[in-house]
Amino acid sequence: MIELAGLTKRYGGKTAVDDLTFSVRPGIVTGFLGPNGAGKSTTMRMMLGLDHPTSGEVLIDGERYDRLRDPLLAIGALLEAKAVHPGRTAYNHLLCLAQSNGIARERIDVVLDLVGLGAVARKRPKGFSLGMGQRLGIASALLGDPRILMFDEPVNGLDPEGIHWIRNLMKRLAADGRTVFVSSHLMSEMALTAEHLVVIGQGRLLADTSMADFIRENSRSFVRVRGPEPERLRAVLERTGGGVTVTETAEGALEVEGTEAARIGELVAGQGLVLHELSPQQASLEEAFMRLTHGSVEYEAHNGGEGPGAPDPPGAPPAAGGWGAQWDSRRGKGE
Ligand SMILES: Nc1ncnc2c1ncn2[C@@H]1O[C@H](COP(=O)(O)OP(=O)(O)OP(=O)(O)O)[C@@H](O)[C@H]1O
Repeated sequence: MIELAGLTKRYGGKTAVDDLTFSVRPGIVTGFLGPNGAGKSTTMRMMLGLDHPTSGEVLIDGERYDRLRDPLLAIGALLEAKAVHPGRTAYNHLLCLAQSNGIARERIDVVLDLVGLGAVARKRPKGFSLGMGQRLGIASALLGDPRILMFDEPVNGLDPEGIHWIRNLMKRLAADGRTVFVSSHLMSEMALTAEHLVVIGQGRLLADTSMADFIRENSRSFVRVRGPEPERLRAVLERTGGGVTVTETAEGALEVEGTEAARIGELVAGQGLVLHELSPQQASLEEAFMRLTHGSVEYEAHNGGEGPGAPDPPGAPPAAGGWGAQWDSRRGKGE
């Protein structure tokens, strides 16, 4: 379990993280979302003791990070691909980590096999593909067999096979009872992986809810109806009243809000009308996310100089940050 209480970080006059209070529970994958510059990286850095809060605190299974006796045994993190010494083999990279953190040597082969790098254990990571580098980063995170795992943009730049593998790995880790916290700009991927969501904007908590509720609460759901007699169809639907609204699309279909598909089917059948389509529509996570972050007055109001307040398109790479290097130096392996 990760617990944040009133977590705040200011850089001079800029509040990057603003009074965040939420918990990341074990047993499920929790997604961490926010537009560029929302404060996700800063929050994750503070969770790992790489940055000090201005106020508030983060507890890792009840302890502050700097009070953990063996941090890698409590929490593992994938922060940036290839944050490894270029001259060491994959095996030796993990060996250094294991030795400096009191982790049994036997774990190295276990994690290398787990991430599918057993065959290249004696190779230097500088020749690794992005996907292999990512797998080595995950092997490092898993080395101490921690109960808490944190992944920042884990699928960035990976091919579909790699994405599929990481998605299933995160789900397996959660099913195993671990706490899994993951940030990603890829909404479609997040929708497939996370069960719970924490969304921030301008450093503030915007949502802490299940994936299903988040989409339901931040999107418009309606039933798409089409038939050969649109005028009669529309008249029948509008007569029902009770808050039902009908909107015609440019293609001549009707979008009906305020009632269920089954009820529409019954009404229409009662009038002897033919239907060519009757399909409930639910917005995607991406649409719900755009709606919530666009609708955030805080976000718009504090977005001076960076355009009209629209978050970068989903799929945009994260801004380059220097925190892979900080993580590395924390582990005593400066680049
Ligand atoms: N060391 C720093 N000094 C000054 N400002 C900083 C520093 N680190 C982050 N910030 C600012 O704090 C805000 C939050 O940045 P952060 O990198 O945490 O956002 P993010 O949500 O991770 O963004 P992205 O999705 O682009 O990675 C930004 O406005 C950023 O410019």
